[in-house]
Amino acid sequence: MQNAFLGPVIGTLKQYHDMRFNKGYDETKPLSLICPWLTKKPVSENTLMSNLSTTYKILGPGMILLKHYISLKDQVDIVNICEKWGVGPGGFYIPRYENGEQLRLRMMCFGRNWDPVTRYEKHVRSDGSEPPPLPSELTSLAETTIQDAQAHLDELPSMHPDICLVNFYSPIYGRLGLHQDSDESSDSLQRGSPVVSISIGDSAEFLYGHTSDESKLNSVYLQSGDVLIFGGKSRLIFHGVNQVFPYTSPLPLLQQTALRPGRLNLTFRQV
Ligand SMILES: O=C(O)CCC(=O)C(=O)O
Ligand SMILES: [Fe+2]
Repeated sequence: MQNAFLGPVIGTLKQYHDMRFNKGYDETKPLSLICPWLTKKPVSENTLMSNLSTTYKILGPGMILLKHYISLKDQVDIVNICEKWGVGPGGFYIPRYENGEQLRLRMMCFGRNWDPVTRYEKHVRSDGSEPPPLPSELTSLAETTIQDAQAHLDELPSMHPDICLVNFYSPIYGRLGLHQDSDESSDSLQRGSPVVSISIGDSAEFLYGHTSDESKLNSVYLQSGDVLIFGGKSRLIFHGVNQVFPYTSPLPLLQQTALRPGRLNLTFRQV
């Protein structure tokens, strides 16, 4: 089943990522999203504007997948915003669960602080840093996305995000176990205020369902530029990232950003 999703391993992408082996591997900013061994290449405006056509699929009540929704230009801007804030105070770190085990991703928050142990309780992280403000470009993008989704799914409630969680998964190792996003206020959860999830970079297999029984879950393939929204009756679905597929990022995105191998995911919520 898992291999059904494995896209073709495109030689150019592999070559692009494997360049580090020729250049030497100096990791001075290990949590940066950018490959220190790559230089950005200009990509023509035409390429950045030539988007795949957007389609949508309703996955359940209050749950919709907008395929190829985020333009390449916006994907580039998002990578640059996350990199700008991600390498400073309040930027990317590897969070731990209560039992001390590390999550298999790096994370940062915009707007408010959330972590797997203190949830939304602490505004300041244990390293003393505070999350950077939620950039208005990101807020507008999330709100517009919901409006567009509401045109197909009228039971989808509105949402004005006050937090954006950013995860970065390395290919092969990166994953996120099955969970519910249930730390937001009871008011937000009861309203079914949607979670808006944007995927950028490598593709992933996302599992979801109304049960924690892994054998009964559905799975969907999330690609760079896809947006998954779950609100209304699907707000409390169990979900997780089963695997990230290497060499599946769009090449112009890599050339324009020097994004390292892996998958960036942004989830917007209203606490
Ligand atoms: O990476 C994803 O697609 C999901 C992220 C997620 O579920 C979360 O951050 O709560
Ligand atoms: Fe989640």
